[in-house]
Amino acid sequence: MTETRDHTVRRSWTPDGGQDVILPDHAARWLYSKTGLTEMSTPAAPDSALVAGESALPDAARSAVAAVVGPEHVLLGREDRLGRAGGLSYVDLLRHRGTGDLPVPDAVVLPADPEQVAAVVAVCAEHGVGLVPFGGGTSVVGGVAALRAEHAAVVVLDLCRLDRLVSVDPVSRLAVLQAGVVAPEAERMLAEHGFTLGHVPQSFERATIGGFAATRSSGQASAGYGRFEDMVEGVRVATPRGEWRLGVAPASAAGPDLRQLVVGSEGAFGVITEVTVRVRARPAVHRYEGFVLDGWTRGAEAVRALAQSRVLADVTRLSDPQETEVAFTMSGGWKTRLVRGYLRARGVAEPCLLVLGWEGASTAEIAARRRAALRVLRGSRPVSLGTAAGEAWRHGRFAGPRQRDALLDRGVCVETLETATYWSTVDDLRAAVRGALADALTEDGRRPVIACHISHAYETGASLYFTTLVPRDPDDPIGQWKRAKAAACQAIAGTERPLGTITHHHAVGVDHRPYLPGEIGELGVDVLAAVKRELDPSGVLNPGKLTG
Ligand SMILES: Cc1cc2nc3c(=O)[nH]c(=O)nc-3n(C[C@H](O)[C@H](O)[C@H](O)COP(=O)(O)OP(=O)(O)OC[C@H]3O[C@@H](n4cnc5c(N)ncnc54)[C@H](O)[C@@H]3O)c2cc1C
Repeated sequence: MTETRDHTVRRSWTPDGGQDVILPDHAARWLYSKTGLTEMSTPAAPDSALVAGESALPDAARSAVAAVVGPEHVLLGREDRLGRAGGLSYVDLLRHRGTGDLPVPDAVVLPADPEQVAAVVAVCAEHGVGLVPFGGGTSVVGGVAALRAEHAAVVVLDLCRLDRLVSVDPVSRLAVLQAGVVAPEAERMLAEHGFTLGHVPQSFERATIGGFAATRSSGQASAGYGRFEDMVEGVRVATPRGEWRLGVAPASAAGPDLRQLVVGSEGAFGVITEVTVRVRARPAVHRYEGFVLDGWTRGAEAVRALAQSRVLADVTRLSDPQETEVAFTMSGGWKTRLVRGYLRARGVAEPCLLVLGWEGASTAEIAARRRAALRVLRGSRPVSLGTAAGEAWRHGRFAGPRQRDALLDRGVCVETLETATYWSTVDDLRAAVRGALADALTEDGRRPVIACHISHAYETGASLYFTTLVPRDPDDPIGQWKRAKAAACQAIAGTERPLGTITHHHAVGVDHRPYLPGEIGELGVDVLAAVKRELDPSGVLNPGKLTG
């Protein structure tokens, strides 16, 4: 059993804390020319610069929690508390590098099982201590910020010891996983039974089953395996009102599906301790392939055609010209030069990379699905880059976040945001967000690179995921991004008729709360607040998130 996970290093993404990814010189030169970035080094402040303050956890609450989990599982040390302070957004990383204020929890509590979680929740409710459920801590929307709100103290409930595969039902293809299981471990344990979850978000290496459920996460193969909420068959939740178990059959007409009230509840309604998930047979064969389409509009129409003809590949991912340029630049080398020359010769003016990945039981099955997709694609005149391009994407699928560390060291502001909308609005939404980010970030000689992709497509619409790179404002680095993010959110959701959702898979957290009423209405917010009052009358669960 894992006693603790390494949360001591939150200045970087790289799971082992190593700084093994460097920004290639050719990529740095490209950034200088595109963005006005100048050569500079912006190392993290020394560890001693981070302030943790004294723990304000009252003695009576500490003793009561220690009686449940054992005193050795109530961590009050500076490193342990700093290690669970906040998530992994750009602003969180800046805070951990010594910029701005970092809310630090008063203690970290490590329960061993669902019963201990329930008992800790009860103690916190009784003593009025805020409690932040913490899975992998990969939230990029402030979901794990240690906010006290009106409480005297706040503790982080790190679920890393809930790391078991509880049971497998091979007949129904169900598995019960404890909430703290990290995605690679879930896949490893399920593989021993011949199964997979198929949930591969870019945060795969660190994020947990409970975190996926709590945020309605969506993985890179969502077209094939579904979003995480599609995989959830049942949940076990510890609330201040007692334990809540949901899920007895694959479908039910017994009122609204309350499992979906828990999925996406971001720790504000209860602590998810176990999730019953639908699993699938592990694929024996996979084929990942790259194509290039000329121009964003043609590319998006091609993905729509695939979705509406119901022949999406399991992974279907379209990069816009800017993101394709970033991808080509980052890979560099003679092969990329050859590809660029080949595309020019084929008359492709604005290359948009399309990655299609199929996973299945046999080569024949994949070949049949691939043929059906290519029939639909034909009208969009795709240029095939073959399996080498697809495999290159597959192998580098987790590299992007690692490069964030190197970019931060070089003085780059690098952050992502995401949304989704219906097909008829996809182009308008992309233009509006690009425009808002460009307006907010073009100043004092700084110019942003704004890249976008579709990675989750539906019959009726798609998600849009934006990555922004811009030289950091040395005088106000946090304000620089906050203003840009606010401008983008305003463009997405600030009008009477929102262009799209404020979040397709990153969740609400702290950052998206102001935009929630615009999306679900004041009545919707009241409904969520009423549920919260019912389940968490003293408001100790994840203060400041989702419902406030
Ligand atoms: C580099 C990077 C890439 C990312 N890529 C993706 C992506 O491709 N797709 C995607 O969907 N997301 C992505 N994310 C966002 C993030 O990884 C997801 O939101 C993920 O689901 C969070 O899981 P976690 O275990 O880290 O949860 P945490 O960050 O620990 O928590 C997230 C929220 O869930 C709550 N929570 C956690 N566990 C529980 C529990 N057991 N019970 C109740 N509440 C709980 C927390 O309080 C918090 O509000 C990415 C993040 C980063 C940093």
